[in-house]
Amino acid sequence: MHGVHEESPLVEAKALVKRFGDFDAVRGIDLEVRRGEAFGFLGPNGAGKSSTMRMIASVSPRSEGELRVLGMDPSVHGPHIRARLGVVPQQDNLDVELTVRQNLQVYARYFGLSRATARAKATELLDFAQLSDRADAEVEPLSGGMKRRLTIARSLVNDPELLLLDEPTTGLDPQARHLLWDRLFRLKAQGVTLIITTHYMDEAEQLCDRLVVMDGGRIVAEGSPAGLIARYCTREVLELRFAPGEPVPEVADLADRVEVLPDRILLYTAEGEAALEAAHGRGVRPLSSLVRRGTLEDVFLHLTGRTLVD
Ligand SMILES: Nc1ncnc2c1ncn2[C@@H]1O[C@H](COP(=O)(O)OP(=O)(O)OP(=O)(O)O)[C@@H](O)[C@H]1O
Repeated sequence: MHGVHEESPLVEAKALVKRFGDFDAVRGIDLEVRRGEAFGFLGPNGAGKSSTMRMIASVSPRSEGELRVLGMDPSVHGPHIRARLGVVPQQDNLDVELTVRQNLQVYARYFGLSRATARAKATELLDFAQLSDRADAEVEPLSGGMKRRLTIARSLVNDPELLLLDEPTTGLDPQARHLLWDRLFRLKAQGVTLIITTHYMDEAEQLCDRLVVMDGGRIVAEGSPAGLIARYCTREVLELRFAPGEPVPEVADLADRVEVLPDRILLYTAEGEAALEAAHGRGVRPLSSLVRRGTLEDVFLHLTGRTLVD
């Protein structure tokens, strides 16, 4: 029968390809998502994250390779899989004709819940989304963060064991993002497996137990946020900012590795302060300087030579 063992991965892909015409958006990726984890796809626009998510969501057929979701083949058991998933698309697609509560209730009815059960479910999800006091409000005037929380609440009407979130916090202000992350932590604590695409390295670091870094349709690295940073980055990073167009000073010998960006130089070193003193000692005068720890942004830069967000 279709179904999953406790230990078998919730999602398993081998040499998975998505092709549009003669363009390969996803170029043969392997991955496993385990039950209960928060798994991330980190990469810039066009990396192939959404294309992969849509195949996992069983709404877009794979072009080549193997894919199993909840132990089933989406090309055979698409409806079964979709019934057990929650999907939060990149763009909110709430019904603006309906109130907040109705958006949940009507959706619950689509999933076959009785009128009374749908009403109880909506009440529970309003509480989860911290929108109980807005239950009878129109959707349109809600803030971006509230709309996102409502979209997430709506994706939960069928009690999915796997929730797919495509760039859940793009466009939200920091406070709204933190509120939303908090809701996602709560879902994870309840045992829901999360798959998240993002081009925000801090989101990936905060939320994901494991992630793959994607670029140009390929997976270029895989691991935990801390593991990836330890593998591809030094303990500290010294950032020296310069006016664009200013000649690059000679600092390459002061660090293990140096990246030159249009407005700054990044020195990868175990001892940022020492490198800064040495730079000052030889007359380097940046507009400003900063010693910080390594991040997934540094990992991405190291792997691809580019920044995640331009
Ligand atoms: N339906 C389609 N037809 C043709 N090309 C497509 C289609 N969907 C996506 N692509 C292309 O495939 C590549 C990967 O797109 P995808 O949306 O998967 O990337 P992404 O990493 O999710 O980025 P984004 O954050 O922009 O969604 C892009 O170059 C995109 O233009």
